[in-house]
Amino acid sequence: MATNGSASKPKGGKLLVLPGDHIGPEVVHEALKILDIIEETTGAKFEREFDLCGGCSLDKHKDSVTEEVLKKSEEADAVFFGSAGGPEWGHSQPNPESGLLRIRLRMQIFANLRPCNFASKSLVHRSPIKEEIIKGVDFMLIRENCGGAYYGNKIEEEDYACDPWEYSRSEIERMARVAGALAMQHDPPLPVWSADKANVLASSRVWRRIVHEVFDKEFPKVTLRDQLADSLAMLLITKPTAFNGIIVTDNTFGDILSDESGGLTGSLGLLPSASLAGAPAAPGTEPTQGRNNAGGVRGLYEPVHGSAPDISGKGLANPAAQVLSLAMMLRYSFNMHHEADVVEQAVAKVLDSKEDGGLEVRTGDLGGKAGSKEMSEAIQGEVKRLLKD
Ligand SMILES: NC(=O)c1ccc[n+]([C@@H]2O[C@H](COP(=O)([O-])OP(=O)(O)OC[C@H]3O[C@@H](n4cnc5c(N)ncnc54)[C@H](O)[C@@H]3O)[C@@H](O)[C@H]2O)c1
Ligand SMILES: CC(C)[C@H](C(=O)O)[C@@H](O)C(=O)O
Ligand SMILES: [Mg+2]
Repeated sequence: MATNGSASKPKGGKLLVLPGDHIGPEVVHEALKILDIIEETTGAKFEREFDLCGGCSLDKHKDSVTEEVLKKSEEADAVFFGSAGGPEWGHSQPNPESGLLRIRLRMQIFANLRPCNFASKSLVHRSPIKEEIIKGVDFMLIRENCGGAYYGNKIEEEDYACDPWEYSRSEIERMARVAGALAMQHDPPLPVWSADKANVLASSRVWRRIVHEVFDKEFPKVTLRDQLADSLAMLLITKPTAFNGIIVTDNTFGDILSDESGGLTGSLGLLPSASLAGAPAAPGTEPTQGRNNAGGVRGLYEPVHGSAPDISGKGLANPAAQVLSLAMMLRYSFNMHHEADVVEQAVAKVLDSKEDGGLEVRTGDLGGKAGSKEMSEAIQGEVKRLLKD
């Protein structure tokens, strides 16, 4: 049986599954079939508990997440999340999305890793950006996930509202350390861009100063550059490959820039994310912060996209972002690097199947005619084949 680094300890661990609303349960259901295959093939065992967060929790418990679920999130090795929200619940508080924000805070999963690259070579043609500009784009956006304008003591009155945009030294230092540690996992180290609005926001000026302090002291070999977040939004469209490396930024800018990444690749249906309680450990090493009982980092894994109410219930959702989030979970929370690579290769293989002389199996967001189940089955087939090799 494969191991987590020690000969006697089997792989796997404790998983809390929160499918959420609309397409959330649809794509989570498909992604978990891949976990079944991994269990069958490798002997890993994932204890899965299902619960509610989002609109579904509001309907049953009149709250977007219960204290019991928050506790389970803290105790799990990883949380596998679908998506929360939908027009039927509106925005009066607590709205469905507040459940996710509360889980992120309670789990202290402060570093939200949102990679932007092409899951397959053939998708480059589908980007709205010209091929010669977008080809080869490959960056990891790290969004601060537990602070800034999304949290703090909000004031919401009939004619006045305030979202304090605050950052403290410790919140900034831990983000800089995740960016630095990830950069150092490459040889030569990846370049890092820190995106802020230091020309306007006080919180950005503190952010910029402290990020530099950490890099100067702890990561002197990493090239760190500052980039104003507004011009970064423009440059990601005109010169996206100039940012190949790591972009570290705060909660608000990271939220917006990561949806922009979905635009670069042509569909939000392809972008996964990992929200972690510490820097991911390099293969064969242990995490120094946020370690779970499985020897990886405690984390929550979810697609960048939302609940897509416009297509829910029709079997049309692209399952790839959820499946690729599963791959990130295997890698970061369970040290299953090989299996994570296999899942990513399987998605690429399916997306490229037409170019490789096979049938096209792509969902509508990618210009294809396949449903979620069909695309998921094709990915499952590839995972089985690759795990046998
Ligand atoms: N992590 C989360 O739970 C999360 C993230 C973002 C938005 N939301 C919530 O989701 C709801 C809908 O938000 P929105 O419409 O702004 O964004 P969205 O990401 O749900 O949808 C934007 C567009 O992308 C399409 N799309 C998204 N995922 C897709 C997939 N897997 N396959 C094919 N097409 C896909 C949708 O059909 C829609 O046209 C809102 O309530 C929002 O707050 C939740
Ligand atoms: C649904 C919402 C709370 C969430 C966020 O703003 O973080 C979403 O937009 C995301 O990008 O994960
Ligand atoms: Mg978002």
